[in-house]
Amino acid sequence: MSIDIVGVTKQFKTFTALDNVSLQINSGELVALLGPSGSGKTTLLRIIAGLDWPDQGEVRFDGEDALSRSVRERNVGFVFQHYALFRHLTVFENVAFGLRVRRGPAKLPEASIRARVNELLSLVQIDWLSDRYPAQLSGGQRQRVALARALAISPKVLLLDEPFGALDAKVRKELRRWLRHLHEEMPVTSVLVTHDQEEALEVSDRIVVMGRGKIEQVGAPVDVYQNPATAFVHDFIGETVRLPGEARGGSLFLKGQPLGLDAQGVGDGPAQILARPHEVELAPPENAPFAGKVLALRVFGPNRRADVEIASDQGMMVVEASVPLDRDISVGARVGLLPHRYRVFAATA
Ligand SMILES: Nc1ncnc2c1ncn2[C@@H]1O[C@H](COP(=O)(O)OP(=O)(O)OP(=O)(O)O)[C@@H](O)[C@H]1O
Repeated sequence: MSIDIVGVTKQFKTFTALDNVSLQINSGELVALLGPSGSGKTTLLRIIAGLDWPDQGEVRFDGEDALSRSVRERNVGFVFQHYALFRHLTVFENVAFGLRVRRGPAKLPEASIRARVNELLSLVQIDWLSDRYPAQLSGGQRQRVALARALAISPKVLLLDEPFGALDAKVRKELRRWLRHLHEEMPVTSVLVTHDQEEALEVSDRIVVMGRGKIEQVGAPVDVYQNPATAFVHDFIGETVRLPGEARGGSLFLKGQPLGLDAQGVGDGPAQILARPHEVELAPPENAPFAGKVLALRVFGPNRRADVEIASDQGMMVVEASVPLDRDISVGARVGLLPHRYRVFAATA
């Protein structure tokens, strides 16, 4: 089932939560809506689900209007951060619930319900817990039950709102790998809301980065990480080092001096030169566009990080650079900074 969102706008009184948002989600795709708190992710998910309606715009499932259909008619499965399971029902009965409440011709015979539930429980790897009650499960196991329950009705669309948000980092990591694997086995069109960029990068086919009710960028995880379309996306999707400069005629300058760095496609004026810490190397000060004093050094995973104070047009600023462990360098040393990869945006972007 493909999902088309066309020009969707949603206001809460005078506040615009979604501002003319358009997005196409392909059938069988797993898309992550990624953005800071309040950027409109959940509002968009609720509109896709049929729990809320836009003031303007269209939502189409397989090309057909979905806004005139109720939640039930849309055939969507949900998993939320705290999607309460039925406490008085076993794991098996929780998963069977959506099938048991069906009436009329859609109702399956008991043997088919049992077969379907058993199949799902083994898919989410909790078949050995089928007789337990929710209170006897860990948080991660509960979310697996919630997912099996959402999948039981064979949804055309699966909507996940921070499904692993309440779990600890290790379980989160394990579950998102497993979600990816599950999606490969059962490719239902899925939309995952998260504010965790690592989760979005690892799990999804495409990432939709949202900021203040608008879509900033849509792309494959590697594209969004390596070629962020805006300074906002650069900042949000990974660690960002900011370097000072001004664009003029496609080149960059600092205090009127050429930096030897390119600013193609960026209008003249104050610029933001953005890089990832690992893209900024230490170099001899006389050969580097930026030079300054090392203020601090600290261990950072398999490397070290140096805080280097450099001059900008607005006074001094501190830049973080990655330093190999075997590099002989000490606090107070004068070093050069050479960004071997960087992206340039107008300062107001
Ligand atoms: N029912 C409502 N009434 C008024 N304002 C609302 C309502 N629902 C959401 N908003 C506002 O709309 C904006 C977008 O909210 P939304 O929940 O979509 O953000 P989000 O990106 O999912 O954030 P989070 O990651 O914190 O869940 C927020 O500023 C929120 O306060």
